[in-house]
Formats: sequence, structure tokens, C-alpha cells
Amino acid sequence: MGESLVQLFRLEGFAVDWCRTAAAGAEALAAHRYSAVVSDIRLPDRNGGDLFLDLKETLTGLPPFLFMTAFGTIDRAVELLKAGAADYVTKPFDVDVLVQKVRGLAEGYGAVSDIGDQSLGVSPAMKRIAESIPRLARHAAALLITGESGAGKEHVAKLFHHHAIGATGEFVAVNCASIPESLMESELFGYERGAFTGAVKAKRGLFEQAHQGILFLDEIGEMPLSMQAKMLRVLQDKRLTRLGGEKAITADFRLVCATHRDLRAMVDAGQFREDLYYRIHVIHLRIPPLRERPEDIRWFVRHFVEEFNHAHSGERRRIDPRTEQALLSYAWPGNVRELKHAVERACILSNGPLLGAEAFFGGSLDDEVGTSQGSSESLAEYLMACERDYLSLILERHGGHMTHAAEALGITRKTLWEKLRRLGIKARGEP
Ligand SMILES: Nc1ncnc2c1ncn2[C@@H]1O[C@H](COP(=O)(O)OP(=O)(O)OP(=O)(O)O)[C@@H](O)[C@H]1O
Repeated sequence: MGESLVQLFRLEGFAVDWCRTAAAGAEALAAHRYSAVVSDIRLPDRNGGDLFLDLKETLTGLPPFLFMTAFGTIDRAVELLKAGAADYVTKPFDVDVLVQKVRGLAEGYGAVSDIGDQSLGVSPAMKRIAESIPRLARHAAALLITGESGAGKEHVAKLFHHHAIGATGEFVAVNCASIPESLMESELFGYERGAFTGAVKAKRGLFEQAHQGILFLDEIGEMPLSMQAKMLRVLQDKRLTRLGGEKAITADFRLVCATHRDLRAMVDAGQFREDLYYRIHVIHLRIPPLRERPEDIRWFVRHFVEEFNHAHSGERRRIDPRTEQALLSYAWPGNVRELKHAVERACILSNGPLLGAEAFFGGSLDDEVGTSQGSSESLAEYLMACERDYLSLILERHGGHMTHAAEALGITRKTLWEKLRRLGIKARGEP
């Protein structure tokens, strides 16, 4: 049934992954973002319902689950609905009804998930960071986030704000590099009317605005030394006086600083105050550049394509698997920001729903992968090209060993052999 359902959903325009065991399903759900899951209750290695209940505990943002039940397992399906499953169908079912239900679930899920989604990626490094945030938000008074430009430092800071219990206040973001030194003090501390020429009315400073909330100081390494000393005092006293003012104003906020610079080296070079360094360095999160976590590239591509589809309701853009492969081998010097813009551009420029190489690179991958692609390509040709690439990849992964590759693919050795012959792929040892 799996094979025909996969074909059916593909023809209906869905991008589908077929997992043949509960273990494979759990792995795929941890590694990719899906809009919906269709699962049998009886899986070869485990009960599908138990798998769902476990995943609910361990994964954030679990997509809606629709169960397929046989007559004898309806009670179980009803129990699962009570536990949070989205829907079920009883075998034998009408495929149109199934497609309709899955489409409804996927669209509904897209509408409520996403930007409020709290996952940061699927790489072990980002998962560790995502897991640590709720705990840090409860306990850490200050957080230092380092990483290259565009790696997602501000995104992590916002997540911290989201979780910070008691942070009923605002998230106030300041880029220290963008405020001229002469204006920094008045921006941060605020001023009273008449404090200086042009101060025609009083203004609350950013420290004050962040009271009971989070102050995010981006590019903290660019803060002038004189300002660092003044800021340290505010952090210690939790009070400040506006420029030209006398009254002490309470400014009690939690501080998140970010930088792409090596603050320790700046301290050693006398460019950054050591006492402030220790104050903000209580907890340090390093966001690795995208090239160090290639698993996240595929995840982000799909995430941003989904975001585009969601923002432009009715659009069904999806990524060509061969293009995805090419995106994995690019270094992304501008990190997540660059990737996000590349996906948005590709979604806008692409004529059809399938995002091919030309939308990203202005050319085609045909020469590189040696497969046919073009507007005249039929669905069957396209699917064959995907199958050919995938089988070649799995064979390569198993050193050309047919039995091992067939096992990994969940098909018999004979079926694999037939597929290879049909697709013109040479197995090991063949002339
Ligand atoms: N986990 C994520 N999920 C969704 N979008 C993300 C994620 N991480 C980063 N982004 C997006 O990537 C872009 C760059 O991220 P962000 O501004 O957080 O990077 P940064 O490290 O603070 O960059 P800079 O140092 O240049 O200020 C933003 O548009 C942000 O929304």
C-alpha cells in the first residue's frame, strides 16, 4: 500500500517521504520538517500509536498525524485522537477522502506553525542550543552569543526572550555598530527636555525601554570603552539617570549580547573592559556557521520554501532534489541570511512549482548530473531521474554492494537489480 500511496500523493502535488519502519519514521521526523504524517497503527517494528506518543514528548513542533486503522484497531485510533492525533481513516478507505484530509491537515498546520516555531535546525549543535534555551531563560541573567554574521544570533536571542519567564517586557534590540559614538549615550540613557540643544522633549532611553524585558546588544564589541564603563554601572545598580536629569530611574533587564568578534582577544588588547566581559560572559552560546552544519542546509531550504508557500497562499513551490544536493555543497558565507534570500529569490523567479538549479544559480545542473531536465520533461522522466540519482547514491554509500543497498532501500535484491537495469545503472562488477 505504501508504494501506491506515495504515487498517489506525488501525483497530487505533495513532496513525500516513505518510511517503512517506525524507527525510520522517527529518524525522518527528527531530521526534516513535514506538514503531515500518515501512519499505519501496525508498523513492522513497533506500534504506530506508541511511536506518536513518544514523539509528542521528545520532538517540538510535531506535524499532525493521521492514522490508518483496520477494523480491529478503531478503539486505539480513538484513544490516539484523545491524545492529540489529528485524524484517522479506516481501511479500506476512499483515497480521495484521504488526500482531502491530508491536504486540510497540512494547510492548517502551515497556518499555525512556523515563525513561532522554536526549532533552530536539525544539526546536533543547534538542537543542543534549542534544548538549552528554556533552561537558560529561566536562570541566566546574561547571555553572550557569538557567531558569524547571518548565522542566527538575533534569532536565538528572540527565542531566549520568548522563553524568559517573567520577561513580561519588551525585546529591545540595539546594534552598537550602527549608533554613532556621539549619540550612543543619549540613545541608551535617554534625556530630559533641554538636556542639550535640540532636546525639545524628554525621551526614554533604550535601557529604560528594556525594563523587565530583554536588551539585545548586537555587535557589543563595537561599543566604545567610555560607554562600556557607564553600561557596567547600570548593570550593577539596575538604575540610571537620563541625560540632564536628576531622578534615578529603575532599569532592570536581562542582557543578551552578540558579537562576531573575539571579545577575549579584545580584552587582552585593551579594547574591551575585562569587568564587563565577565559580566556578560556568564553563559556563552556559539552559533556555528552554516557550512559546519550541512544537515541544517536542507532543513532551512525546506523551511523557507514552506514559509514562502504559506505567505503566498496557493503557491506550492518545492525543491528539486538535485538542486538541493547542489545547495548542500555551497559554502554559504552569508549563512542563514544568505540562504533565506536565495530561497526567496528562487521562489519568486521560478516559473513553475519545482525550484530547479536555474532559479538558484541562473543555470542548470544538467551538465553536472548528466540527466535531462527542462520544461518539456514529463513527470515520468523526472521521477526516473530522481530514482536514478537516489539509487546511485545508495549504491555508492554501500560500496556497490547490491544486497546491502537493497536492504537499505527496503526492497529485494531482485527488484533492485531490475530497477538498475531499467534505469541503465551499472552495478559493481558489471561491464
Ligand atoms: N532558526 C531560524 N529559523 C528561521 N529563520 C532564521 C533562523 N536563524 C536565522 N534565521 C533568519 O536568518 C536571518 C539572519 O539571522 P540573524 O539576524 O539572527 O543573524 P545574526 O547572526 O544576528 O546576523 P548579524 O550578525 O549580521 O546581525 C534572519 O532573517 C533570520 O530571521
